[in-house]
Amino acid sequence: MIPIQQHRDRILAAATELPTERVPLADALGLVLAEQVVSRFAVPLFDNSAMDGYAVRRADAAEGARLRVVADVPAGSALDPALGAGEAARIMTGAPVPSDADAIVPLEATDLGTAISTAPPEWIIVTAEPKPGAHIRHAAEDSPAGTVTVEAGTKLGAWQLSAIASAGHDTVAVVRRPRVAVISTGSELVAPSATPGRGQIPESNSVLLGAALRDAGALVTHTLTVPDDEDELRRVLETATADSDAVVLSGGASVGAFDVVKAVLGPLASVDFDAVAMQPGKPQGFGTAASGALLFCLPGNPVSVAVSFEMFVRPALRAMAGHADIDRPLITRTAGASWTTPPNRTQVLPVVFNDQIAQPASAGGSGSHLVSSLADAEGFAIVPADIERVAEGDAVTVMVLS
Ligand SMILES: Nc1nc2c(c(=O)[nH]1)N[C@H]1C(S)=C(S)[C@@H](COP(=O)(O)OP(=O)(O)OC[C@H]3O[C@@H](n4cnc5c(N)ncnc54)[C@H](O)[C@@H]3O)O[C@H]1N2
Ligand code: MOO
Repeated sequence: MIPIQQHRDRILAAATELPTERVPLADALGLVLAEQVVSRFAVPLFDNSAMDGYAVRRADAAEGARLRVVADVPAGSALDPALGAGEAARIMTGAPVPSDADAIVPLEATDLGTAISTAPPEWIIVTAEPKPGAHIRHAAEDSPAGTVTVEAGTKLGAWQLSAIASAGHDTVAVVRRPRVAVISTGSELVAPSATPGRGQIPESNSVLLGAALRDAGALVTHTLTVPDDEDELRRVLETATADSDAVVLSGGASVGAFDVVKAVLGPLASVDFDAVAMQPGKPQGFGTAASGALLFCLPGNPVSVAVSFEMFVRPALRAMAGHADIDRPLITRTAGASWTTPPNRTQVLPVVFNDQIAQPASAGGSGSHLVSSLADAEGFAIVPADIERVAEGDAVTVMVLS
């Protein structure tokens, strides 16, 4: 058996960052920015009103002053009306402040209040004198043109994307989203909606992997299920590797008579199969196809797939997508129950936890077939290989999965 770290190091050495591409902002969520974004514009772009009200010459706008309304400036208007002594322009939030005005009197600070009509009134009386510059949002007060809006290497979320749009860009250069194919192997697998005959089970690994891949920011290129037939697997692999950066296979990785993945890929010099010292998820294969696509060969048991994905596949895909943080957060909790662990293998156990304790998600404990326990799990307890039993009250490390 090889340690988890050895298998992970081998994978991460091969998981090199993907090339960059330019994409519309709508397609960039979650991707890593590949170049500095510099704003084309000042933010705000021009002096504009922060309130619905009246643009005034402050010297004329003492409390009780009666001002003649000579213009109307809605948002989006290019008007710059001249304001003479005792004159005001009605103005809406976001509209450009007339060059002659130096303060905004909000609707509430006039005799007419907020009872607004389509046409501006002829006269208003100021009921509260504005301070100098009141309610004017000045050009460039957030950032001048030419400012770095978002640094290269940043993961793009909703806030970064909106800042980039405000800076005048509708596309961004990003590290390409990994393209990943999923292949489930096993002659026992039928569609979840089918009525399984004797020996058959619903196929669930591709559902788990497809969702986990999308959640990790990957694009799923193919979702294929093949029986335990070597020729068919070879054909499917050709399709899957042709246009993918990685292929994640499940099942057939062990020593059984019909373990097709090992039979087809095992002989290749570019793929290694090993027993990794973890439970579940012991039989693992990893390597590269002739196309350069990474090949992850995971054991078929559903909990093994979930664990293998988190320990090996997800970190690799995050590295390929240019993320600096490739791992899930780890926290420490107190064991809320006692449980046994396998000898000489790191245990990765689905758990539920709160702010104090963690305990197994399944009453059945640690079995790689306990797929229903995954529905409740909030994390994986990671128990080192040299610990034989976790006693209630022990400190445990938990990988947080949400
Ligand atoms: N003689 C030995 N037998 C086994 C060993 C061993 O060391 N010696 N290791 C065991 C361990 S540990 C694991 S894990 C499994 C891994 O086996 P495979 O990777 O070959 O997986 P399969 O046999 O194909 O499937 C295992 C299990 O999972 C079910 N399965 C498979 N695919 C799916 C799917 N897409 N959806 C739902 N369920 C799936 C499958 O029906 C089996 O029950 O080997 C042990 N054996
Ligand atoms: O490694 Mo297997 O995944 O223990 O069940």
